[in-house]
Parts: sequence; C-alpha cells; structure tokens
Amino acid sequence: MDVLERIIERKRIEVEHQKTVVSQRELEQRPLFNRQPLSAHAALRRPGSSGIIAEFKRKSPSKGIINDQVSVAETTAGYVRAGAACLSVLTDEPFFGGTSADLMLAREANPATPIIRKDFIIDPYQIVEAKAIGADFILLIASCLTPEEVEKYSQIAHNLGLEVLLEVHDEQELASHLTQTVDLVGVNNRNLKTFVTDIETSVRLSSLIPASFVKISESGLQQAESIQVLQQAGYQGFLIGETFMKTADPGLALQQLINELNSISQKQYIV
Ligand SMILES: O=C(O)c1ccccc1NCC(=O)[C@H](O)[C@H](O)COP(=O)(O)O
Repeated sequence: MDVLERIIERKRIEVEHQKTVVSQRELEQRPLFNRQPLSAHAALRRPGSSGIIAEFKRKSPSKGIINDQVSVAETTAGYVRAGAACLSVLTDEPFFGGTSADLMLAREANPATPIIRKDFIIDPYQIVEAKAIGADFILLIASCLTPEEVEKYSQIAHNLGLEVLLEVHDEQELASHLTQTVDLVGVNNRNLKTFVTDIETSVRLSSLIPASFVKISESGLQQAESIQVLQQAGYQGFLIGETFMKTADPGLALQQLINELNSISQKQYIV
C-alpha cells in the first residue's frame, strides 16, 4: 500500500468517527458556517497579486517534522503581511500534524485572505466541516476520487459558497477528472508515490488546462526563477509550504521570495 492509500484508509475511519462526535446539523449551526466565503479565484487574478498560496505545514510524509515551533496565527499573519495572495492550512492530523483548530486560528488572524482547507476530502461531511471552520475553498485530489465524485463534491461546495481546487498530477487525471464545476486547477509537481518533485510536470500540463481556470503549480517550489518559468507557462498561483516552513520565520522567507521575484521582473523591464 502506498502512502496515499494509507492516508485515505485512515481518513475514512477518522471521518466516520468524527460524524459521531459532531453531527452535520451541529456543524451547520456553528457561527462560521454563516460567514460569506472569500474568492481565491479573484484574489489570484487581482492585478499585482503575488500569486503565492502560503502553506502552514508542520510535518509531511516525505519530510517528517518540518517545523513544530511556530504558531499558526503568527505564521499565517506573517505570510499575509509579506504579501501572500491566499493561505493553505493542512487539517490532517496523523500525517501532517494539522487540525481543524489550526484553520480556525488562521481564519481569526486573517479575516480578509482566502484560506484553503488542505485535506484529503473523501466525504461530503468534510465539505460542510470546511465551511464551519472558516475555509473559503477546498481541495479535491483527482487520484483519491472518481470523476463523478469530483462533480458532486464541487456542487456541494458551490452550494455552500466555497470554491474548488482540483489537483491533478498527469495528463490522464486531467482528461478524466477536469469538469467545468471546479474553479481552480492545481498541478502537483510531487509524485505522491515516489515523492520526487519536478516543475516540468506543471510546464508540460499547462497548455492542456483551459485559460478559464486559474492554474496553480503545487509543491517543490523554492526559487523565484522557477516561479518566473511557471508564470511564463501560464500559472497564476504557486502553492508553497516547506520552503517557508523550514525556516525560523516563514513570513520573512516569503518576503524574501517576493523581493527576488520583483527584482527579476524589474531587471527584465530595464532590459
Ligand atoms: O508533502 C508531502 O509529503 C505529501 C505527501 C503525500 C500527500 C501530499 C503531500 N503534500 C501535500 C501538499 O499538497 C503540499 O503540502 C503542498 O503542495 C506544498 O508542497 P511543498 O511546497 O513542497 O511543501
């Protein structure tokens, strides 16, 4: 069994248990459930947007502990001060050390920035839960869902006012799972079986994704030069976790990356 299969197996048990702890009806009565979600699509297309979706990630199956010393409220607020367009908060506990409480704290600290609930969604309950903890958009991973589930879960999310980021890793997943019901398409540069990251995956798939979707390149991004290559390939969003989180001050690391991006584009303008 590969790691993704193990994550999904565990997630099914976790979700069934969680339903017995907090009913869907109770989730719908939470104060954040009635909040009007923000649009990640609009934030990433806004002129002058950095395009960076900065992730709060304590640990991962590929890297183990990345950073368990920083607080979610301070880190995400630091990301927003540095210029993050959106935030990503992992809520999976067993494999990533995240919680729903993390997302609620990030929400409280950053009322005006779209936040994605980064988790492995395999049940409509988790979409209702995403709304109830203050998320603005959700992730649907093609390799964990059927095309019919992507369609159905996107409709559920839209009925709740949430946007949907569909994640694919190759041409086959794109061909089988891309539907007009999703808002953003993410290409994961990380092969979830080998954990190898390669930004060529994003470059290769870009022309196959219609321009009506906001295109997001995910994972393994470290350098301003790579982001520039991806911008030229048509990407408007860049999901980055480890590069920032492995430092003592993730917000400062984002600020430095944005400064480098600005300096590269100014040099091009002068030439
Ligand atoms: O990060 C992992 O090791 C991982 C393993 C299995 C499934 C998903 C995984 N990552 C989730 C993500 O989507 C990344 O956290 C996100 O794209 C940011 O990646 P990075 O900038 O490389 O931390």
